Amino acid sequence: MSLSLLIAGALFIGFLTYYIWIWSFWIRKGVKGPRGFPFFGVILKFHDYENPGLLKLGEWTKKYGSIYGITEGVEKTLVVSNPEFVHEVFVKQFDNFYGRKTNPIQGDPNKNKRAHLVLAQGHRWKRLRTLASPTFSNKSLRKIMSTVEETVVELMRHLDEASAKGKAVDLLDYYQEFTLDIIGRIAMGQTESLMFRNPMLPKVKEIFKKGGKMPFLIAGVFPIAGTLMRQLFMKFPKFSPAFGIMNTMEKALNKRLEQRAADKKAGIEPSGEPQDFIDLFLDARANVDFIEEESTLGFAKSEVLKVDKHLTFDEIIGQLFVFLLAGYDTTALSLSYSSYLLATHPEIQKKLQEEVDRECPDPEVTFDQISKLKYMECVVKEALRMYPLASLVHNRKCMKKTNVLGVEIDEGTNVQVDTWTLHYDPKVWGDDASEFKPERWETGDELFYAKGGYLPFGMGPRICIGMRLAMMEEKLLLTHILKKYTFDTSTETEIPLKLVGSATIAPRNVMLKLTPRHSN
Ligand code: HEM
Repeated sequence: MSLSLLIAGALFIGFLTYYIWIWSFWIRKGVKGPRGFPFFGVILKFHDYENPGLLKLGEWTKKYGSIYGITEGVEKTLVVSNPEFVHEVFVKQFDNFYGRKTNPIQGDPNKNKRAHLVLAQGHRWKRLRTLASPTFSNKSLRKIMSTVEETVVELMRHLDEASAKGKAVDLLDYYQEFTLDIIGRIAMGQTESLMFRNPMLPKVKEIFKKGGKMPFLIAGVFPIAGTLMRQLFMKFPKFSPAFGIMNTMEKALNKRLEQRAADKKAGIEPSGEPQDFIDLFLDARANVDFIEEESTLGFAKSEVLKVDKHLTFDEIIGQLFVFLLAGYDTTALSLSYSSYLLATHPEIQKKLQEEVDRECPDPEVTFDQISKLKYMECVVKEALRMYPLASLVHNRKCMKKTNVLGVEIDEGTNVQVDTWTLHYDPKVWGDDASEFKPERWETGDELFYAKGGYLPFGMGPRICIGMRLAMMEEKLLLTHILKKYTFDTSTETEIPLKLVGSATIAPRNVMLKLTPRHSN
């Protein structure tokens, strides 16, 4: 036998052993759970668009209990649906769980120059979060409100046209146009509405649809292939919708820099007020292209006392990209679920319309008025309990070996919450957990739910940064719609909704009729 054959044989055996070692991780630990197949574990289940894997977790929870182990390609994950456990990981032991589960195609969180808030960890995350937080403060939201209002008016024009035909429309389509338009205007320097003619929409949709997940699947099983694909997509962004969008962001950023340079040359003073997120981030621009030392520092609370307030050029691109993705799909889905639940619960819709009529009697709706819509807040919260659409990101990576409520967790292991089970757990919510009951939020028991039992926006220091913006968009749009129309089901409405998806859980469609209200 030649030497090269021997080497090839040894490499092959090493390769097999590595994958079987990972796949058998939980078997060796004596932790039960579905095993799937060597190499893959159960990863294929998470890429079945028609039968979302995140819902599959619930079936496994019924079989294996509130803590069990799975492998997904080379990742080892503990799936949990016990509220105390979730609270311990997301809040109390944040210092041990400050990273998220990542995929090699996203690059190394410590080395990727375009690391964004969702991907970054440790010091880099802290810096990015500190810089981005003021953007979502109440003061900033008040400023953004007029742009959101303009976008609402534009969407209402389209909805009026659609409702005049008297037919059911797929509201999901309308809400996606709406949320993309808002994020384009407040974050990317888009100066006018691009509703129903936005060239970005097909690209963004593709990321959340079936095709967009294939590179993630391959990279999840073979990390080296992920790194290679990443390099390829960076060179040829047109082959990947995500990298294509990043390329668009880079162009927008360069355009703004050119405009700033031209203004300076012409002696035009900057207005002082950032026009959008691009301006805001450029004002905090670092004079280096990578802040190297962060990746090697520890992340205990005591070590993060001083946070640098700068962003590199590539990091700005990363942030714009993630705001676009995180802000568009989630908010449109949340609006869709709320509308569907209102249409199928007319008595709740009537109560909400009464609140809207009482608190917002004028054609124009103000920031202070929407803050008073308490019942609407209950409706949206309850819809998000029943449809925790972003549960894929309800995970943390263990960064330092630790013990959580008696369970030993090794560094590198992920903890994924089975949120769909948790949000319907009768022990947390009572025997009426499967009912749409916004009133449950009126009782002041929220603190109890907050202790690990309710996490549509996540929990702890990494809770969704755009939560209040999303709430504002939703409340403003629903107010305008409900002042004028009533959501009604039609023969085309899928009841119950058929749920699909992989990155987020989406209804296949939300076909509803908008019936004009007689009182208006
Ligand atoms: C209803 C709408 C939304 C839902 C349900 C949602 C849900 C989530 C969830 C579950 C997380 C993970 C939190 C965790 O790990 O604890 C998250 C993180 C994040 N969201 Fe949202 N989100 C929404 C809207 C938005 C909007 C409008 C934006 C921005 C424009 C946004 C930007 C982000 C970012 C940047 C993160 C990462 C935060 C970090 O790691 O520090 N989200 N979101």
